[in-house]
Amino acid sequence: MKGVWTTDHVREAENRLLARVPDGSLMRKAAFGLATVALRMLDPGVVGRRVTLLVGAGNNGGDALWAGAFLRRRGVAVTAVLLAPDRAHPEGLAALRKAGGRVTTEGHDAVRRADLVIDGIVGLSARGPLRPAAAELVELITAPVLAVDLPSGVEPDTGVVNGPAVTATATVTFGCHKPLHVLGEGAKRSGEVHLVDIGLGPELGEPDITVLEPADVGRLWPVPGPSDDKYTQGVTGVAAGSATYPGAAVLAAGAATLATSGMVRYTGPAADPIRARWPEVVATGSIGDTGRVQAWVIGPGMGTGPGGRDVLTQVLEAGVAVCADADAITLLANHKDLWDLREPGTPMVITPHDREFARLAGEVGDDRVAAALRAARRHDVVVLLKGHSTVVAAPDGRVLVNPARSSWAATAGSGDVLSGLIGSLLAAGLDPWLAAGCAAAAHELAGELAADGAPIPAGSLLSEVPNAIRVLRAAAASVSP
Ligand SMILES: NC(=O)C1=CN([C@@H]2O[C@H](COP(=O)(O)OP(=O)(O)OC[C@H]3O[C@@H](n4cnc5c(N)ncnc54)[C@H](O)[C@@H]3O)[C@@H](O)[C@H]2O)[C@@H](O)CC1
Ligand SMILES: Nc1ncnc2c1ncn2[C@@H]1O[C@H](COP(=O)(O)OP(=O)(O)O)[C@@H](O)[C@H]1O
Ligand SMILES: [K+]
Repeated sequence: MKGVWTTDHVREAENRLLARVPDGSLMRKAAFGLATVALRMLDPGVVGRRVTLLVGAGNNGGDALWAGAFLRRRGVAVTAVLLAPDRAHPEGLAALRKAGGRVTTEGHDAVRRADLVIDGIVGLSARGPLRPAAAELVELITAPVLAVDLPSGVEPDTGVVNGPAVTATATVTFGCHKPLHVLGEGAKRSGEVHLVDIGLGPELGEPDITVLEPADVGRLWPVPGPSDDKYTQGVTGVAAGSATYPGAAVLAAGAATLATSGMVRYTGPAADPIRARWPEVVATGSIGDTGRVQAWVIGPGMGTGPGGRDVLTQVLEAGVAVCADADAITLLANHKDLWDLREPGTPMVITPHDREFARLAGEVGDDRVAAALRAARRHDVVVLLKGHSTVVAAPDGRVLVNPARSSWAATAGSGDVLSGLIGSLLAAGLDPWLAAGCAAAAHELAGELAADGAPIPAGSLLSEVPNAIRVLRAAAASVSP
């Protein structure tokens, strides 16, 4: 698992570390790591190559200047462009000058001619988009960009971009990952993120955000043992679909069928198309005729009328784990009394997109992590907030983020697949926060495998679920002793 810490927590940890290490040593460690990645990006041949440093007012610029001094000593032609000449880091500036680096306040030519640009405009103290002078220079960049700590102009704790900002080829970050590296636009703008160890580890407490690695998901994925049968692995119930939207039920039940070896039951008006596509699903027309299940998936394509409300009532009263998606979320938003039917402590995951979230808990806003946590605490459920980066928040404060490599999964019906995956992992007994996180990771990977650079229907994503599970399990096997 990869940990991610907010800027407040990074600063607290840095202050504790700074109190017990020699002055300037952290910055030199950081800058050395930065220069190492820069040299790799310049390869082959570093002597005489042109590196332009964009240097802002704080320590982020200091890192860039010190890295420039290291690069200069390796024969790189380094030019520092000072965006705030009066406030440029004095020791860094002196070190660069001593190593023979050029310093200027007029950066247009240096940016245009660069083989590599190092963005040291702003780091952890960043607020808002790039100021006009920096934005004008950044606009001129054609070379690869290496960002110091983060691409300037991106909000560090949310990954939001509200104006001009750097798009980096790669980012070198120090001590730990920060939220923007895994959230939305920030993740995209960071490029490949390299982590440089500056000794911060012992000072960092529990991470604010967790990212599951493929091997984590592979290790957690349920595998039947010698004594298992179809019931012991957990039976998933799917209550979804309608005469208008039978496809949602077919996709959700299909995902539950492919995700684990446990049995899948279906109830609803789409029993015939379900039987035709998934003969192994036990399909009935009414929830009263459905046998016992360990978890329910409810909502996709179900409708928000009285019929849907009745089924949701019965599902909530059943006292088993629930994944509530789509119309079930709208019903929960419209009829607050439904929440009272749930036995406290019963595992429950809700999977809203932004509009469903807004009905339930107000607008999402810029801070998606805070929004998901707010709703999780208010309703005592695990909230999986959909989007390019999926955020999964638990009422106890745990947050997990699953960044996506592309947006091909943003297609009609792919959310139905996700809810089926979550339901089957809940039925298998996984902790609901991990169930949602593992399902999001498998879903994202299935989308990548299916798309391979072209648009896909949700059915293609669904077909790649077994391959995604194989890849994730192989990742786990490759790191197991
Ligand atoms: N504290 C430490 O021990 C270490 C800090 N390091 C570096 O220090 C950085 C943080 O440095 P600072 O706290 O000095 O601050 P920054 O360098 O992030 O920002 C400096 C100043 O830039 C201005 N600014 C804010 N938003 C801006 C915007 N959008 N456009 C232009 N200017 C803006 C503000 O006046 C801010 O105080 C980290 O990101 C990292 O690069 C590293 O050297 C590792 C060690
Ligand atoms: N920009 C995006 N990049 C990657 N994945 C996305 C993006 N937008 C949505 N998704 C994913 O696609 C799925 C869409 O679900 P949803 O909006 O419920 O659609 P539907 O109801 O049609 O199935 C979710 O799993 C979500 O996380
Ligand atoms: K930066």
